[in-house]
Amino acid sequence: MLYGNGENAGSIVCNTIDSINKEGLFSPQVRQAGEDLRKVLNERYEDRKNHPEKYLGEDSLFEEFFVLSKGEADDEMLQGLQQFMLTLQLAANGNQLVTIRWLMSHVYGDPAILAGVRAEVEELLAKKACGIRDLKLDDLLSLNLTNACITEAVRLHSDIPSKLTLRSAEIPMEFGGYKIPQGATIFLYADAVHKDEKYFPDAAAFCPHRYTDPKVFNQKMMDREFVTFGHGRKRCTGELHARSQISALLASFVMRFDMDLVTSAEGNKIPEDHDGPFVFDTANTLKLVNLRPRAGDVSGSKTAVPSVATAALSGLRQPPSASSGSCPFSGLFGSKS
Ligand code: HEM
Repeated sequence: MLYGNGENAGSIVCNTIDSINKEGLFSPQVRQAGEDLRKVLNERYEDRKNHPEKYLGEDSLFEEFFVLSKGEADDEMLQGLQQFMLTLQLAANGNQLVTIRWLMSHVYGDPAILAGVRAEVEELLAKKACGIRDLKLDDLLSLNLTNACITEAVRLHSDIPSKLTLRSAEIPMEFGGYKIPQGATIFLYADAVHKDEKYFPDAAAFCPHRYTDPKVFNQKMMDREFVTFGHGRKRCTGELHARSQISALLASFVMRFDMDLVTSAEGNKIPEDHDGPFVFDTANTLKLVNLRPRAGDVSGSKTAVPSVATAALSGLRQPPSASSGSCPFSGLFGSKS
């Protein structure tokens, strides 16, 4: 595994490129989905040309494209649209669904983290005197622990940002003593920093407290110690969308339900992520079973904060000890996963 100083990064990158060369970047299913999408988009474009009245005033990305291209898009432009739509689908589904599965497993797999998230949501709902559905974007983003859990799930497990971010050098460059010729493909291997012990002590541990202080979160992001949603010009345009949806989903579940985590690993541990070529199905080794109403939740929403939750939340308000070199909350948060 890569946990260390990134010394394996070179071989991982080479393995990934080998695998892409042999298998192609995408699985046959993704390629088929791309082809299907292309067919549908082309048919819809033709239909817009033949029956513009059907779409008049439609507030959609497709209509915007149709108007901008004046109904005269050539094959290359249509291919661009198809690729953009496919990227959007992959970004939204590939990243978001995988993140949700890991996130829910980590949260439900650790009673102290679950208690902390519950306490945080309960505190916010009590403060706003409202239900989850009434929460606004800013409210959801103010759930520090919940959002830290999202960041941590992406840092440890996401496929696209961590394992496959490519760029093409538009001009010849020099970086760190290496000459990069124009046109070279550059692999930005985010896992090399995301799994580096220097920046993430006990890097394999799911430790959301790393980011619960917004100042620390922002500094680490500015220093590019994590690039979970990318950085700069190509940064994820869907981050706030993703964070608000995922926070609302997690908040709704933790307030209402208990579940049990079942994994395929010994001791029912959450398996460490894999290095190298991306495989979309690693999250499939995790299952949440025995969905049932939350214990002690009579009303289904507002309950007294359980004592373990209070402890977890007050622990979160204390600055993590920087000295130990390992997750300072590992005791409070229970078993590491
Ligand atoms: C947990 C969920 C998500 C994660 C971890 C994530 C991560 C990322 C990352 C790291 C990038 C930058 C890739 C690069 O530098 O090449 C990116 C780009 C992008 N993301 Fe997300 N994303 C998520 C959800 C979403 C959602 C829900 C949407 C849309 C609704 C979305 C739309 C996009 C788009 C359109 C880009 C390309 C931006 C560009 O090329 O300028 N993402 N995402």
